[in-house]
Amino acid sequence: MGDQLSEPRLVLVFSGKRKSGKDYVTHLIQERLGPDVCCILRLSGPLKQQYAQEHNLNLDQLLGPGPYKEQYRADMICWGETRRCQDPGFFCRLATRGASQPIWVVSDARRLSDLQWFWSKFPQQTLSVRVQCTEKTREQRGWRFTAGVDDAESECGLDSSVEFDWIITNEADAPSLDEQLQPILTLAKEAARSADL
Ligand SMILES: Nc1ncnc2c1ncn2[C@@H]1O[C@H](COP(=O)(O)OP(=O)(O)OP(=O)(O)O)[C@@H](O)[C@H]1O
Ligand SMILES: C[C@@](O)(CCOP(=O)(O)O)CC(=O)O
Repeated sequence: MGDQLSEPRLVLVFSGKRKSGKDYVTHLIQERLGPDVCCILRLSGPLKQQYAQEHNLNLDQLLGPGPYKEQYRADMICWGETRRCQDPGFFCRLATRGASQPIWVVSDARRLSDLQWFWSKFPQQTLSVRVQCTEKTREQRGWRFTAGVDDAESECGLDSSVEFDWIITNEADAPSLDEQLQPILTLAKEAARSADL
């Protein structure tokens, strides 16, 4: 019963490289739509929760944007992959459990299997969004290339296999995020209205 899903009206599945701004952009969407209408679901949430518990780590820091989580990233990836190999939908099911808002924003798809899970469960509602920016901008936000992480599936699994429904360029010299997000916000507001009918 715990895995039972309530049907969302729209599922926006975000992906992007480290420090591209997935959390920043998805928070902006939630701010524009409001938390009653829109929830942010992080596939890495249940992963980090379990990993922090088993390794006696600070969960808030693992969930935050700072450098703490980077010390553990390579090991967390391996740890999560063991689970995903047995059951590719494992973290998707946990992350969506109990979500009741009409609009779901999944902030961190990393593998084709993540997207395939949402496409198969919510074929009418799921749309994919890529957040991108230059390596220079990512570096300014704290990114440094790490072998075994930045060249692995966790970062590259969606590089070329998907035609995204939208691509958001999160750069200072790109059109403003509000402007770029406008079609997504319009669709989300329509979907939320239809949930009220
Ligand atoms: N448009 C922006 N304006 C100002 N700061 C930004 C912008 N986009 C991202 N940032 C900042 O850059 C940092 C990285 O962004 P964020 O955490 O959203 O990236 P991410 O893609 O979720 O990274 P990770 O995969 O490492 O979790 C954060 O400190 C965030 O506040
Ligand atoms: C371990 C992992 O979930 C960390 C994700 O952290 P973040 O979304 O970059 O904060 C990445 C992965 O699942 O491959």
